[in-house]
Amino acid sequence: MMPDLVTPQESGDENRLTALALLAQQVRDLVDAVVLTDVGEEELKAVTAEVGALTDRLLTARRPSPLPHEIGPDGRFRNLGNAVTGGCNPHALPLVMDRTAEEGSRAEIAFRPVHEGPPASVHGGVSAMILDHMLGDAVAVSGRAGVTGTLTIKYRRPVPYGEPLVARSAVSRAEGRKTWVQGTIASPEGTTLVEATGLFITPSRWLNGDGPVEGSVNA
Ligand SMILES: CCCCCCCC/C=C\CCCCCCCC(=O)SCCNC(=O)CCNC(=O)[C@H](O)C(C)(C)COP(=O)(O)OP(=O)(O)OC[C@H]1O[C@@H](n2cnc3c(N)ncnc32)[C@H](O)[C@@H]1OP(=O)(O)O
Repeated sequence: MMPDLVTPQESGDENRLTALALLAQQVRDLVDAVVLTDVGEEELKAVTAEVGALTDRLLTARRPSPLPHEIGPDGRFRNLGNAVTGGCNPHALPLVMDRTAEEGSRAEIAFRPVHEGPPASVHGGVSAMILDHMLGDAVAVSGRAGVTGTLTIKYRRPVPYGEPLVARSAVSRAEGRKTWVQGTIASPEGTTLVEATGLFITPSRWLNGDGPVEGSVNA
């Protein structure tokens, strides 16, 4: 059911990708600093000008789209541009997945102040995004492929940032093009903070190899 993980368009030189991942991490630090800074107006204006100049430098050579789904040099699937797991995407935490065919997917998470929604806790949409990805990953690990059809989230406790948490997901049932999957975000001691259930569907357009990105396992 899962399309072959053929590289449609390679990310390019590995040393350059390492440098890009370091830049992405630096930008995450910059974003955190923006959220927490308390410097004065003149300093804010000066920093804004410097950051604008850096943006211009990066855009002197621009890709048409983020880094692709591909098989890395270690033989493993990767998507360095992904919004949740992409090491080269500053928006990503990034989430690092630990996968087994038997137990599904697991990831250790540390949210940051940049993810704040209600005071001192993580935005519910951010938790939902993480769980959407966790559920989709478990679908892929089970050897199937799909996009989110429905995602139901139950927020049981506020999710803190700045503390280690654990996300898990596993397939509960599969039938035809449909895969039902569930997941949680919990404290390391096992207290469930957020629960998710989802229905993932293999798009009919993927069945004849006509996916949005040839060879990808997800949209
Ligand atoms: C150790 C092994 C290691 C393995 C390596 C692992 C690698 C891991 C890699 C990567 C993990 C990545 C994880 C990513 C996670 C992120 C996921 C997202 O965020 S996905 C973006 C958001 N979702 C969309 O954008 C969908 C948009 N919607 C669509 O594309 C279509 O509507 C779609 C595909 C959902 C359905 O379209 P149709 O044409 O294919 O299917 P039709 O024929 O309409 O429906 C088929 C059946 O499904 C039901 N259905 C359709 N849509 C439904 C819906 N939204 N909810 C419920 N049921 C729905 C229908 O009622 C029908 O059911 P009846 O067969 O009659 O029983």
